[in-house]
Amino acid sequence: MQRPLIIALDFPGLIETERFLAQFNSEQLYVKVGMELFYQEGPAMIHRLKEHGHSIFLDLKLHDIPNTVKSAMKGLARLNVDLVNVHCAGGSIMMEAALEGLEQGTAVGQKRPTIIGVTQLTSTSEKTMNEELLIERPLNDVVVEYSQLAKKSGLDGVVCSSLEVPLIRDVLGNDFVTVTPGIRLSTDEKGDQTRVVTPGKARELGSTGIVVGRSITNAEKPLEAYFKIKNSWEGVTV
Ligand SMILES: O=c1ccn([C@@H]2O[C@H](COP(=O)(O)O)[C@@H](O)[C@H]2O)c(=O)[nH]1
Repeated sequence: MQRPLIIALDFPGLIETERFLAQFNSEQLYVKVGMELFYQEGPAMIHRLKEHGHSIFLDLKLHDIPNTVKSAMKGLARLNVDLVNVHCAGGSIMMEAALEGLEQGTAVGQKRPTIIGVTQLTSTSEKTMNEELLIERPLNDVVVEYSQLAKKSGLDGVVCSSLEVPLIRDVLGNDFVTVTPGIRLSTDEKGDQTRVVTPGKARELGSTGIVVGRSITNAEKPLEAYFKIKNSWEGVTV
């Protein structure tokens, strides 16, 4: 995976999405389609984005019984996206089933999508995790242990905050993929995110890829915001 900046296309539908993408002219992007957009526009949205040559992270965070996740992944594999995910909280049997489904659904000669597991959402604080999810351990330990479980289950990597990347890399090495949302410029509102990092810091900490939504999509000048974040992520000084 080439260290991408992934734009979260958190829009209510096709019209808003295409209006946003039109600003980028023919720039080849790495985009993320999550629940908001996929639940409205479905596979047709994916086909459309692929026609434009964009790479796609289909962020549906599957979390269900192993048999259901396996079948769902088999179907998602047919969409020929680049990256998919599940919740690590589903456990190792569910993660193994997800991988099996993905492998079975991938057509001969086609590359299997990369599959990663969500450790703890970047909106979750240690306090919420301890007091509401009743996971009575330090958040860093939970993220590292879920990452180890994901690796043992055959997954290619995890979703986490950049803050946890050095700990994960220490234990699982640099090839294990870490995709990190919760990215904000120092002047941006955090919103609902709690474990937040700037794009430049995410690079220093060793994230494989960053996911950026509102800092670009809600910016007054989205194209300018995109290139500012991209330069900072890539360590380009302008
Ligand atoms: O732990 C997670 C997992 C996924 N996300 C998704 O990333 C984007 C972030 O959007 P921002 O506007 O940059 O906050 C969003 O689509 C989430 O669903 C995450 O934030 N944290």
